[in-house]
Amino acid sequence: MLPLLISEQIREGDAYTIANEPISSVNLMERASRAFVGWFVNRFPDKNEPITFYCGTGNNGGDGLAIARILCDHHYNKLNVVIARFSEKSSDDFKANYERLKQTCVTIKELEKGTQIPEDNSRVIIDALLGSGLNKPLAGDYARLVNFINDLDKTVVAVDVPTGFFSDGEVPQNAIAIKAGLVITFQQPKINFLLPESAPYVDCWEAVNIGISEKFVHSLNSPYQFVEEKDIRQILKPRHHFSNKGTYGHVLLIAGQEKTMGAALLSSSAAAHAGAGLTTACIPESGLTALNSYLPEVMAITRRENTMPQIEWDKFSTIAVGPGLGKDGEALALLKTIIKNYKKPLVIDADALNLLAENKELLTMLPAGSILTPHMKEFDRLFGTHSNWWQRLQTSIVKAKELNLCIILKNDYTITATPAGKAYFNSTGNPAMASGGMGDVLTGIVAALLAQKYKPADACIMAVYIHGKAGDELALPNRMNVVLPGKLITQLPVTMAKLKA
Ligand SMILES: NC(=O)C1=CN([C@@H]2O[C@H](COP(=O)(O)OP(=O)(O)OC[C@H]3O[C@@H](n4cnc5c(N)ncnc54)[C@H](OP(=O)(O)O)[C@@H]3O)[C@@H](O)[C@H]2O)[C@H](O)CC1
Ligand SMILES: [K+]
Repeated sequence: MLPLLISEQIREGDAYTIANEPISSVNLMERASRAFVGWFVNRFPDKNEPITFYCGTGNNGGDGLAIARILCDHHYNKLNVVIARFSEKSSDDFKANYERLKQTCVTIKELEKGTQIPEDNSRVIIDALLGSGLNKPLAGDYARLVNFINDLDKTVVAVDVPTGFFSDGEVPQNAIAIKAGLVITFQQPKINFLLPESAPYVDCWEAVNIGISEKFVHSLNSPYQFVEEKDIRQILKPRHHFSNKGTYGHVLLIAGQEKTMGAALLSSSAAAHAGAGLTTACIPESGLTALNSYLPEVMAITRRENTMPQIEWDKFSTIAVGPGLGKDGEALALLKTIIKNYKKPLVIDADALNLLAENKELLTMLPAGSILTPHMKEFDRLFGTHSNWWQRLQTSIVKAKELNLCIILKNDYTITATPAGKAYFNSTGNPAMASGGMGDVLTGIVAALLAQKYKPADACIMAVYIHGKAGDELALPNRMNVVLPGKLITQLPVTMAKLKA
């Protein structure tokens, strides 16, 4: 896992690396700037393209000056630097890089407080005004310059963080900040890049390694973690010779109503494709023909009106409840019966989450290690309204701990909060997956992995990753606009096999 740090810890990581590698601070800046350039030259190979750098006088600005010099060494020949002298202070590494840049043929302009901003005819803009040192919203000259740059409507590449955008903590609504087409960020994505508030400011980001001490970063034991493919490869177990369907557990999905049988079919199919040894669906009687024809692999327990279905609780390794279940009195009675009789972790999704939201006392009665899979609206119904995602992130951590549950908060970079107080950000998935029924598929995968004896937190992290990865494998190479849930399900065995290879 890649630990994600808040800005204060990023500064500590810098200081530790400088003192213990050891490396001088200006050489760390040089390393960061070279890492930036390494990525930049691949994306912007045209050396005749006019590029303007807007640099502040702190270390973000120092990076900007170093990057301009290094690009000049690479024979980029239309480089202009504008230094925003809005503060009396300038950092030592800014000063050192200013002296170095003066030795090159890069044009340097100084922009004083309150003066007119010069015309800009560049094609590409590098934003190195402010980075992770931002400590208040932009105002005055900074705000004026940032609005000017945004109005130019050019391709903007931000160094480390778009100027004015807070790397962590609550992002003020309608904040004035650079709208970057690309952010080349140092060492780790900043936590707020992974939350929806970043959408207007960060079109895409790339994290480049600048050699901050990994030992130190891990010692901070950050609650925020970024899940990468290597982490999933480590957890995923191979299927062995001489194993049989009993080895891989029995999933029971309690889902569907007459008009929402699709949800039951999708979640059951996903469970079977994600490797559950046996899958049973508890569905309304009217859905039996659909189940038998669509999924001959899946067994059925049928539900009749006003009758509680007969369930042999001990037979099932895990139970998932909710997709298409409805929220009527019968659904509530069924949910209560499940909670009363079943003592292993449950997976709770969709309508079952809304029933929990309306009957909050049930939340504290769920078996330890149970998994909730809310999207934003379901999350707020359960835990109260939130005005931003940073708050939601904090609540997910607090509630997962307090209730001894895992919470999968669905979004781009879906967050899994665990009872151990961690929040894992997923790194797979794409907008082609934004389609009805995708959540039902995820529920089926989570249940299948629980049945295969993965610990609840691992089952969540893996399921979310595999779900997104299957979507990426379908959508990205084929440039698909939409990936339908049924298609994604058939990709699951392929994706899982690749991850085990
Ligand atoms: N490990 C790394 O990631 C490395 C990062 N590097 C680069 O360093 C910056 C962070 O540099 P820093 O000097 O700490 O901060 P900034 O350049 O972002 O800001 C400079 C000063 O600006 C002031 N400030 C903050 N907010 C505002 C504002 N809204 N308006 C005006 N001025 C503001 C603040 O100073 P004060 O004294 O006024 O509080 C900032 O200190 C990081 O982003 C990377 O680009 C290193 O190069 C290598 C390692
Ligand atoms: K910046």
